[in-house]
Formats: sequence, C-alpha cells, structure tokens
Amino acid sequence: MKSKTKNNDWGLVLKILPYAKRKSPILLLSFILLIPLSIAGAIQPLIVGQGISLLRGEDTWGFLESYSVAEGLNLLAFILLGTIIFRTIFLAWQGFLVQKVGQEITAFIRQDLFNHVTSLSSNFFHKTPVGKLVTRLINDVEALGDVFATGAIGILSDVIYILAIIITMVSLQWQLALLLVFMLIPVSALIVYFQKQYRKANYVAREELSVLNAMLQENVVGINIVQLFRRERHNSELFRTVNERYRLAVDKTIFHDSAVSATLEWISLVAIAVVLWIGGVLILGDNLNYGTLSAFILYSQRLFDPLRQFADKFTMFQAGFTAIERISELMNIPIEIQDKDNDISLNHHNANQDAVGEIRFENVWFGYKPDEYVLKNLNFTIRPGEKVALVGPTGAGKSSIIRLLCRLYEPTQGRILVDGIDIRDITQAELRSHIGVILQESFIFAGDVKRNITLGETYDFDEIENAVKLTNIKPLIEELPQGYNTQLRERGANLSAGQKQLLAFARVAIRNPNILVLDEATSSLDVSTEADTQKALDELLINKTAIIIAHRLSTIRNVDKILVLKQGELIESGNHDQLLAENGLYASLYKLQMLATV
Ligand SMILES: Nc1ncnc2c1ncn2[C@@H]1O[C@H](COP(=O)(O)OP(=O)(O)OP(=O)(O)O)[C@@H](O)[C@H]1O
Repeated sequence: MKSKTKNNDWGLVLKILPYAKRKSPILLLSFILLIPLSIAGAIQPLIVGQGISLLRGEDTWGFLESYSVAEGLNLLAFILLGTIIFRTIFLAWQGFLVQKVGQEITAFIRQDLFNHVTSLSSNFFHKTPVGKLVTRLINDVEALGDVFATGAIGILSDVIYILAIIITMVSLQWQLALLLVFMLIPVSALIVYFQKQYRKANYVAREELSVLNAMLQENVVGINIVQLFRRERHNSELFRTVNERYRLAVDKTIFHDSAVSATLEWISLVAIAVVLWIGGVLILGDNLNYGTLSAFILYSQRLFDPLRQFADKFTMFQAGFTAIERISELMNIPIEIQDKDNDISLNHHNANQDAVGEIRFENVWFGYKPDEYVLKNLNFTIRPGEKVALVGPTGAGKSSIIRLLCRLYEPTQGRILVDGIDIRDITQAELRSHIGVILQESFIFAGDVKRNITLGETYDFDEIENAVKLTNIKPLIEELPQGYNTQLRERGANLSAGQKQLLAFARVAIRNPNILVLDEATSSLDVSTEADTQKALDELLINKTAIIIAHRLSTIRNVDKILVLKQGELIESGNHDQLLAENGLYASLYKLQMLATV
C-alpha cells in the first residue's frame, strides 16, 4: 500500500514533468544558483565562530594570523557582509526566476485543461456541476502553481542548504555534527507522518471546496428562482452546512500543518540546549574551543530552519499532489467524440453536387444511459432543400435528434449521413459549419454585439450588415445605445429574451449553412416580431434544408414534411394535409391546439 502511494506520487510527478521541461533552461539556472547560495549561507556561522576564536586567542584560519585582532575582526565582518549581500541579491534573483517559471507553467496547465474540458462531450457537462469544474481549473491549478513557484526549487534549495551545513559541521567537529544529524532523523519521521495526515485532510478540504463553489454557482445562476420562491433563508441554511463542512475540513489541514511547525520549533530549541550542554563538557575537557561552539549553536538553529521551510514546502507539495490528482482525473476523461485522421471533406465532396443538405438517419438508436433508449430505430431521409418539422409530445426525443445530428452525442446503434457521408467521417468543425442551429434560448457572451455575431471568426463589416439585414434585425441594433459596439453583459443580462434570439438568427445567417435547425426558435418572440422574423426566416431558408421543432403546430403547417415522434419512435410522417387525413397523433394534437385558440 505504502509503495503504491509512492508509485502514484511518482506517476503524478511524471505527469507534470513535460510542463517543467518546456522551461528547463531557467529551471536549471535557478538550480545552479542554489549551490553558491547554500555555500554562502553555510559559511556564515563559521565566520562568526572565527571572530569569537580571534577574540579568545584560539586557533583561527591561517590567513588571519598575519593580522592584529582588530584587523582580523574587520576582515571577518567584511567577509560576512559580502556573504550577506551575495545571498540577498542572488536569493532575490533566484526567487524571481522560480516564481516566473511557476506562473508560466501554471498558465500552460490551465490552458491545456481548458482546451481539454471544452473538447469533452455534452454528456460530461450534463453530469458535472460548473462550480466543481471552476474549482479544478482555478483553485487546483493555483495550488499546483505554488508547487512550481516556490515549492519544487525551494525544496531542492532546502535540501542543498541542509547538506552544505552538515558537510561544514562534520569538517568542523564531527561528534557534535553527528549529534545534530541524529536529532534530524526522528524529527523528519514525525514530519513525514504529519504531512501524510495533512495530505488526506487536504483532499477532503478540496472536495468540500468544490461542493461550496458548485452551490454558490447554482445560487447565482438561479437567483431569480431563489428570490421568486423565497428560498433565500432555506438556501442560506444549506450553504451554511456546506460552509461549515469546508471550515472543519480546512481546520484539520491547519492542525497537521501547525503540528509540524510546533515540532520543529521545540526541536531547534532542544538542539541548541544539547549542543550547549555537550559542547560545554567538551570545552571543559579542552576538546573544543569557544569559536567552534558558537558556530555550532548557530548551526543548530540554521539546520532546523531549512527543515521548517522544507516542511512548509512539503505541505505545499502535498497540496500540489492533491491538485495533480484532481487535475489529472479531469485530464484523463476521454474525449468521446473525436475527429478521425482520414476525415472526408464535406466541402470537397459537395463541390460537384447540384443539391446539398441531405440528411439521412439509418436505424438510429440512442440513449443517454445504457439500455434506456430515448430514440428507437429511427429511419428517415430529408432531401436537399426540404423543410421538415419534428413534432411530438414533451420528452419524445426531438431535441435529442438535433444533438445527434450535430454530433454532440453519438448514436448507440445505426448511422447518420449528411450528403451521403457518415457524420463520424467528417470533422466536427466542418460538420457544424454546415449546420446552423438556433435554440429556444440563445447564449450571449460578454462582449459587444459584433463579437456576439461573429463569435471570433473574421467577417467584413459588410458581411455582418448583410446578415443583420437578411434577418430583419437592423431595427434592434439601431435601438441599442452604441449599435454594433454596445457591450452585452454575460449571458445577455441587458437584453430581452427576444432580442437575444434575434442576435442568434444573425449569428447563423452570417455563416450561411446548408442545413438550418430551429428548435423552438421563435417561441420567445412577440407576435409582430415573430411575423417579421418569419419573413426573414423564409428568406434565409431558400434553398436550404431545414429541421423545425415547434410546439405551436400552426407555425409548421406549410412545411414539406412532418415527422411525428412518440417516446422515441417515428410513428407518422407526411405533410400537414396527409397527416390530418390519417387522423393519428398529429391530427389529434393539431385539433387540440385549434380548440385551445378558438
Ligand atoms: N442530458 C440528458 N441526460 C439524460 N436524459 C436526458 C438528457 N436530455 C434529455 N433526456 C431525456 O431524453 C428524453 C428525450 O428528451 P428530448 O429533450 O429529446 O425531448 P424533446 O422531445 O425535445 O422534449 P421537449 O419538447 O420537452 O423539448 C427525455 O425523456 C429526457 O428526459
């Protein structure tokens, strides 16, 4: 079990090694700087010891013998100052380099994680609360960043410093040196024990933080419902429980962290006392001089100093390991929907075709969960330019068909073809550029109107204007305070639902796709805007294949074909008149709606 954890830790270290490699020259430089820095630090007590020996007339370094006591002291003070200045400058430089590299590596990891997460399937996002994802992308990556910024090189620096001190001490007086080294062993064991406990507690704390973030995010997003249903107090209570759990979990980490600091605090005092005691006995027996004893007293303090810092960084390392565990969990989630290496180009394929935009579902079965099919053996063809409506009761599977067509999910069985090519053989980017989807609610990004139409692609202003004219939304843009440059807030908070929807039309129009999908696209518009938009839509739909989902059946009377679904099965198909004549589900739904509007 023990070695398994160790192997896992090494596995985790190996995972971040490629990131460190990208910055290896600077990391190497910071590492090399550690050696002179540690030597400069280790000789300081030696210099102080020489000063005391000089004062007491004991043996000193040979070169000091040619000077008077006062001159020797000045020289030693000068050398000491030199080591201090050297350490100050180079420590600052080394610290800067390490922090900088740390930030850069953190940014690489954050970027890779973002790219990975945004490539994951819709399935993953349906299962994962946003707050949990944010914790991993921000807090965990930050914790890992700390490891690079101060931990990784810092821990090496402490090890080298401890080694430099031990070597200097052994060369000075090996008995006292051994005594201090022996004191290090049980202390280190104790520290390792506390650190292990810390690591466990830290994992729990991180999990609790995820829950806290998820809850916060849910409350902010659903603030309207929270307030309308007077859930503030209730939710505040729930939040308090989670908040308390997080506090208790963090308390545990603090306890183990403090235990390490306290252990080191008293052990360094004990070390000084032991050195004084044994050193005093050695002096009385004429086996040690005062200068060496003073140097050892300083060493016993300095030896535990880097150990304390080592322990602090170890804590950071443990937090870092927890972070890597959590980040790699996310990184290891496979990207379910991937492009193939030998994809067929739909553009290329269609270049010689007269009509494009054919959609064919062949024996398509699909379920969000294994064996719970929401679409069952679907077979239908939509010819190029045809306008087809999907009709059926709530939960019949209409939106699921669209998700499959856009390859947000993949069929469990069967295949879907666009212009005769299996959509799994087309790159996702090309497939989605051929399909324009307008959903019931459109998502607006924080940024100006123009950016919300182009979505980061490069279009001339003329193209934007054309799309806006084509979709009849020029009056909307003119109404906005700064026209195209009006800043929209996150999720379009400063637009009405209808306005957001109109922007979504322009977003699709500018891309000029061969296939248009309208999923309850006009339901948030008022009657007169809907009539205007319908005109614009008719224009937009010329020569294009369209799939329309609408609950108001009066809006789809004129389509070429209506596919009627019930519990995932295609039960009727035909135009409005044919289906009315059939007197099936469509006819009864239509008659019900007609009755309701009379
Ligand atoms: N992400 C999901 N995870 C699990 N089940 C889902 C998911 N999305 C939809 N479902 C289920 O799949 C079934 C079909 O849903 P779908 O959204 O396709 O229906 P719909 O016909 O579009 O309904 P509506 O008219 O209400 O929009 C429903 O039973 C629904 O509960």
